Amino acid sequence: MTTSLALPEFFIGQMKDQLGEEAPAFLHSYDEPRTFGLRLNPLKLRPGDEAAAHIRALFALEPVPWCEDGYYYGEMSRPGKHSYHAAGLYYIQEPSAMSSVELLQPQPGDIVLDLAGAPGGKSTQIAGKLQGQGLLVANEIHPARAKILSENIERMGIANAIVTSEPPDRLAAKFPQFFDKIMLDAPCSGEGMFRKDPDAITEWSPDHVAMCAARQSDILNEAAKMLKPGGVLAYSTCTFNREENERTIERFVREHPAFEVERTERIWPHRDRGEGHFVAVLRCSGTAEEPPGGRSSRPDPAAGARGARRETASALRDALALFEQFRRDAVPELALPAGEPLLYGGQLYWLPVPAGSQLGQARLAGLKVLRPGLHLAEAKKGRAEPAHALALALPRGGASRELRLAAGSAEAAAYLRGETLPAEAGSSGWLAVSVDGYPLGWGKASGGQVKNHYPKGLRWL
Ligand SMILES: C[S@@+](CC[C@H](N)C(=O)[O-])C[C@H]1O[C@@H](n2cnc3c(N)ncnc32)[C@H](O)[C@@H]1O
Repeated sequence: MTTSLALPEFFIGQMKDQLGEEAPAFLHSYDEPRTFGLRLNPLKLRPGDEAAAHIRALFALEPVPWCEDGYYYGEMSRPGKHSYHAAGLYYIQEPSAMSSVELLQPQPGDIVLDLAGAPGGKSTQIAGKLQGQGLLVANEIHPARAKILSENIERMGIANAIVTSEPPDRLAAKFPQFFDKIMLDAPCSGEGMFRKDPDAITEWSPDHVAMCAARQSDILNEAAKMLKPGGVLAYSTCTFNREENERTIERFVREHPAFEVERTERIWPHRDRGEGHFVAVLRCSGTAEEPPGGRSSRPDPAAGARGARRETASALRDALALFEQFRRDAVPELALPAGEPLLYGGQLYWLPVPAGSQLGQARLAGLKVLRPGLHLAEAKKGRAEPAHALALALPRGGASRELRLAAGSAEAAAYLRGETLPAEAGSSGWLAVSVDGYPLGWGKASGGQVKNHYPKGLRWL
């Protein structure tokens, strides 16, 4: 039983023990090509939309059986290089990784935490299911990865999400029994990624597996503190190892009697079309965990979010007035979720505050918040400059003025490279630059040209 990948002997022995007579088929799967997948964004596309049909045909998509918006694509079709990707019409995600959110079943209105969120596959899938109602807190401990998570939240046009970068214990101190649903896609030894990322093989060892299992238990303990009684927690990994999957869950349930396992699922590369995934769905019955500091622990209403300067009430009023001028002119139909405005260092955000959620600015005090809701605008020099996130959160045709480019056109590529484009005769002011009506970002027309406001850090090379 050999494969073209140099798999560790100990790993091969472990899989033979675990799979018995299925082991040869499993090991043979390492010689098969890996799978590629994408998920259409239900915040921007309905299945019957012309653009959805066009994308299905363009990339020869085939449905992923366990995810209603998920599709396989062929490696050569390269959907990540298409302007529809920049418009947030889909998210590229390994197909088996689409399974856990389907099992968590977030519903519109739920208050949901994605505790280990980067680069954003599960977070963006959860937000698609919330349909703009309720709240997503998308967290990622590593700052550089949190930035990527935040960019993906923006690209997919998500208006009701907060992006934080905190270790689980610090988050648990702020959000005791706060969430209806929690996704924990845990850091793991990544055995299911060997085919996709052969470098993961070199990091693998039995000691690494044991370290991952201990860390998973620690993170699960913190997740438990944040779930409401009656809430649901989905735990997932991309590893096959029983230590990190069934045994981690068994230990957790032994130590947390309020939790029971509703179901577990596995995706195997020799049985299914995917790289491999484990999911356990746990429900917290009864009284759940005692929150840290007792049930009376309340956020300090005087404090502000860390790393950002809270502005005075008058600065907020001024920024809102400037934004209101922009809104009336450029995006008169703009619909925002229930929430409140926030101003940090001249940046105006809309903090989503679903009814009854007890979320407010004070709850975020002391946390490292990359994105406290939808970024609306920057107030500067007596005007509001619209935020990139606002363009991506607009519905198709949601701006009063638009420079509509054809998907796949040279003009769309030029815009994404940051180039100036010709304006229609007589047009002036802020306009949404779109592909087939789906906003890519902002431009500002004057003197026959559209000045490019596509963010420098996102530009195509
Ligand atoms: C499997 S990845 C998450 C993938 C993500 N859910 C998605 O679908 O795109 C696990 C994440 O856990 C993060 N992580 C590592 N150590 C952690 C810890 N001690 N607590 C919380 N998260 C951690 C990693 O940085 C990584 O981004």
